[in-house]
Amino acid sequence: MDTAIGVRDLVVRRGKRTVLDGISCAIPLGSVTGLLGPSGSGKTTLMRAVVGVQIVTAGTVRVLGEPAGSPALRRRIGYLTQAPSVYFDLTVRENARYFAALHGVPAAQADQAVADVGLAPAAGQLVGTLSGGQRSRASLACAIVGRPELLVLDEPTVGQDPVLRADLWARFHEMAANGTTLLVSSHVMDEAARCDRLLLIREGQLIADDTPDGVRAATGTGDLDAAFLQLIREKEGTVAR
Ligand SMILES: Nc1ncnc2c1ncn2[C@@H]1O[C@H](COP(=O)(O)OP(=O)(O)OP(=O)(O)O)[C@@H](O)[C@H]1O
Repeated sequence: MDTAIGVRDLVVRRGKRTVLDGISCAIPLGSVTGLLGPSGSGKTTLMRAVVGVQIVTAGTVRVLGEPAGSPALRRRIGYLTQAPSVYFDLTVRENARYFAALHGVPAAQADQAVADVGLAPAAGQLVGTLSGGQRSRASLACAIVGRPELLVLDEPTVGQDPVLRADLWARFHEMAANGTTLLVSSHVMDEAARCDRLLLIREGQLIADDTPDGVRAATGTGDLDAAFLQLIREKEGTVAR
């Protein structure tokens, strides 16, 4: 397996809490990997460590063959944070074109990114006047505009309707088919089923690292919701196997 992200024995403390407690995993190149877990389990913190903006207490994170946070990685990674990181006083198109200019790519690529997230009809609208879900997609357009090798997306489909969510997931798989590696966090189990691989994190520890089929088979259930519940209970020691 060619590895895009290699995490070994990662420990992160934030404030007085150990937020990641010895995580090790390897994410294959060109895959869509879902990062799932309850609120506060450490998903965003793990993504921050991958992107290189998180101080780590122990362990290593290597991304595309470099230590996470290396300046050489900046243009190779796209990161969508939960809070939209776009200029509210610019239109969608202007935002995307601004980020395109930063990446040194043509304006046409910016317009394509806007279309890819389903915002072509609102391209001329100020971001400040968009709905929350539209703003999040404007932010996504800016994250993908440079066609990075690795996309780290923190809950990219929150606030989107089912049709848009399906469209976005189709786009993610198209990008993966073209060689992009995607790490996508979500709370939604039907999205977990769309991933090539799943990482399930709970209280800073990895409790599953497998394909959706592998997770189902390991827990003897056909339903990922039930599978995750079972894994969590096993971890808590409330289910005898
Ligand atoms: N700046 C901070 N200082 C101290 N603790 C923090 C800080 N940021 C996050 N935490 C704590 O770290 C833990 C993990 O947070 P994180 O944002 O990684 O979780 P998450 O799984 O992404 O949650 P959600 O699904 O709600 O976004 C939480 O307990 C949170 O309270």
